[in-house]
Formats: sequence, structure tokens, C-alpha cells
Amino acid sequence: MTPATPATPAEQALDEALALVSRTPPEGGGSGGGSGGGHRAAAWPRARDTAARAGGAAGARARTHRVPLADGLGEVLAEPLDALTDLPSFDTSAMDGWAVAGPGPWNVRAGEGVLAGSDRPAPLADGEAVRIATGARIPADTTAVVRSEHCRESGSQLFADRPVLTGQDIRPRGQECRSGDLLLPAGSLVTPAVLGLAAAAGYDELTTRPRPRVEILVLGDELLTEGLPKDGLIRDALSPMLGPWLTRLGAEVIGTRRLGDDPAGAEALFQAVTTSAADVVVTTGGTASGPVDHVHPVLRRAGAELLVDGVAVRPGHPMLLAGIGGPGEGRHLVGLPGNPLAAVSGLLTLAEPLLRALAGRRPRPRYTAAVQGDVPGHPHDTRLVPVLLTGEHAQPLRYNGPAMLRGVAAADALAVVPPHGARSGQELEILDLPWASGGCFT
Ligand SMILES: Nc1nc2c(c(=O)[nH]1)N[C@H]1C(S)=C(S)[C@@H](COP(=O)(O)OP(=O)(O)OC[C@H]3O[C@@H](n4cnc5c(N)ncnc54)[C@H](O)[C@@H]3O)O[C@H]1N2
Ligand code: MOO
Repeated sequence: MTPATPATPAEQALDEALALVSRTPPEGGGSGGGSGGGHRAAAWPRARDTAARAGGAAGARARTHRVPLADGLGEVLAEPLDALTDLPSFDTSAMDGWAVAGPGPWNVRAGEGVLAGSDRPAPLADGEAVRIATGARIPADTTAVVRSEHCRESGSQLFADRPVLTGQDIRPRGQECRSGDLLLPAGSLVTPAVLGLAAAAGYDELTTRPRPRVEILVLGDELLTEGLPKDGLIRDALSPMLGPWLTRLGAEVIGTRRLGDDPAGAEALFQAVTTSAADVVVTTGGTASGPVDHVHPVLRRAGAELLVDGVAVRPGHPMLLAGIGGPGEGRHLVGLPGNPLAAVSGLLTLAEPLLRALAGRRPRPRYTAAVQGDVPGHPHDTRLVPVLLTGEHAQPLRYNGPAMLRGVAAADALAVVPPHGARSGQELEILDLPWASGGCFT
């Protein structure tokens, strides 16, 4: 297991080099001042709200589609789920035993009895009993079901060994719902349980909001797609990570392309910004103001509207969100910084709220956990720190520098550390990673 917060002088030096060590900021020091790079950084909570609002506005015009039941998993219902049948659709035995009519003892009807799936069994005469299976249709005029362990057969007669109440162990037709009852409102997430309920209620197809389509553009000349880093080149760590991560966030990833830092790459980026079929273009790298950082110039040239241009969060402060395409198109670009953990920070800060709202999903439920050990803070900016969730605590992990994935790969969640840091035991907002608690069916 990866140990907690920096312990050795070398680790502390690393954090200091990253300007992450807690200092007392000047009185009134807000969240916008520390992010450099010429950006007007938005406070972290505000950036998330802006992304959610942008997605909500565009999502309000979203398409709907009819899909076979299984294909609706992870999408959101565009119409209420009304029962197409009573459930149960007939009076049903809740137990294996005997259907009886009137008070006992009863005369046993000869034959194999009534099994699940049998159509209309013959009605019972008063004083008659017939063997019945769980889930089988109750014969007309049955007054109760007696469990097999609560009675005994003697000759052709059946005797109960305890009092029998009228209606016992019978699930009456419509007990769960009547045909036409609202089972779930529009806007509900289609989970495996919803698929089961929809099938039980008679559905073969669902009307849902399609997943938002995402195109991923990975910028950078220094990236290798295989083998070991060499000659100043490094492995592209973002392509393997972003597609599946965005899928877990509810997106349909329609493609991942690598673009060079040359004019051809900038032109391809411009074409994607202006004509991509995706609802959201996600770029990585090129967000800073280096000589080959194309994202800002391309967005300017395309007349995009910068909704978020830098966020007061570490890592990831150069992240951005822009409205792209023509008026009313409702398309967006999320610019993730190239440093891999900074890109993760951008995913959780901008891409997730945007995609959830575009898909019609509710914002993620908020919760906190007590942090184990003091956590250094940035003087002005929020920090997102990979943590392990133990029974009671969030345990910060090492290797949480902007260029590192080692911490987050071992983590369950990111903890939101306010400016100035947190004391041991302090409650911090926790952002679960999509696979935490095994909850990643989308
Ligand atoms: N003068 C300044 N320079 C930088 C600032 C600043 O404020 N002023 N911010 C730094 C921060 S913080 C970050 S984060 C990066 C953001 O840079 P970009 O988004 O422009 O990304 P690149 O320069 O293209 O790459 C940064 C870094 O990440 C590596 N990288 C990029 N793509 C990948 C990938 N697919 N897989 C693995 N690693 C990747 C790249 O090689 C660089 O090392 O800017 C700082 N600079
Ligand atoms: O904060 Mo950067 O965004 O160092 O990775």
C-alpha cells in the first residue's frame, strides 16, 4: 500500500518545489490570485458550477432515442417509466406448499399440482388443497397458501400444524404496481436494477437521452504510443486513460486522435473545433502559453467563448472550458493540461459536471470524510489529492505531483483540500473515482 503524506526530506523538497507547502496567505487572499500564466482563474467550486450550467443549458435541447433494453444502461430515461402491466400480473404463490380453500383439513387434489408458468389452474372446491410452487398462479377460490413445512399429508388429506390466516403467502395481483402506475420519473439513471424493473414491467425498449459524444484530441510531438521512453520522447499516458474514464463518466467516445505541435496539428485542431460531430471535444496538452501551445490561439481564431480560462486548483490550473461551434449548437471544448494528474484534475473539475448535465444526470452526491494526517495546502488554490478510503478516514497518498499517476492509480478518490491545507481529522469533500466501491457499470 502506498504510504501517506510526505515523510522524508526528499519528499518534502519535492512538494516545496511544486509550491504546494502551506503558508499563511495575506489577509483576504482569495482563490483567484495564485494561478499565474496570465489566466483569470476561477475558484474551483465556481468552475464546477460553470461546467454544470453549461451542460444543463446544452442538455436541455438534447436528442432522445429508443434503444433495446440492454443498450439503455448508463443513460437517463427521457420519458417516465410507467408500468405496462400489473405486478404481479396474477395472484401468485409466495411459497412452495399447498393452495387451500376454506378451513382444513383438506382433500388433496391428485396430480403434480400447479407449477410456475402453468396457465389457469382449475378452481379449488371448498375444502380442497392442491400442491403449488413459488411463483405459480393461484387457482380461483384459493383462500390461503400453506407452506410445505407447516403441514403434513395423511392418506388423501392435508392437515395444517398451525393456524392458517386468510390470504397468507399469496401475492395479490397488482401488489407492487397497477398498469399505468409511475415506476420511475423521467431523468432517472438506467442502472442494472432499472433494467430489471423495466423488463418485469413489460418493456423491450427504453426511450433515453443518448450519451454525450466525445472526441479526444491528444496534443504533443513528444509522445510515443509504444515501448520505452527514449531520446526525450515519453509514453502517451493520456490516450489509454481518457477514453475509458470518459466512458465511465457517461460519454460515448467517438474517437481519439493524436495531433502534432506543428501547423498541421493546429489546423486539425481548428477543424475539430469548428466541425467535430462530438458534443464535447476534449483536448490534452497545449493549454499553457508555450510556443507550441495551440489551444488558446485556435479557440480565438474559431471565435469560441471561453467560459472557464484557468482554475484556482492544483494540479491542473491551466484547464479551460469553451463554448464552440455556431450559435445554438451547444458544443463544448474541455482543454485538459498535459501533465497527467493535472488532466485528471480537469476531468473531475470540468468534464464530469459538464457531461453529467449534458446526459441529464444529477450532480454527484456530495460527501465528506475526515482526513488522516495534516495535508499541506496551496497558499491560494484548492488542491485535489489522491486518497485511499479506509473505513473511517481518507488517507492521502504520496506521488501526487502534477506529472505523476502513481498516487491516483492506487487511490479510491481525490480529497478536496482548501487553500492553506487541512488539519488531521478535518472533514474534506471527497470525489470518488468512477471505479471506487465497484460502482462503475456505465
Ligand atoms: N510559463 C508557464 N509554464 C507553465 C505553466 C505556467 O503557469 N506558466 N503551467 C504549468 C502547468 S501547471 C502545467 S499543467 C503545464 C500545462 O501544459 P500544457 O497543457 O500546455 O501541456 P504540455 O506543455 O503539452 O505538456 C505538459 C507536460 O505534460 C506532458 N504531457 C503532455 N501530454 C501528455 C500525454 N499524453 N501523456 C503523458 N504526458 C504528457 C508533457 O510532456 C509535459 O511534460 O504547463 C506548465 N507550464
Ligand atoms: O498544476 Mo499543473 O496543472 O502543474 O499540473
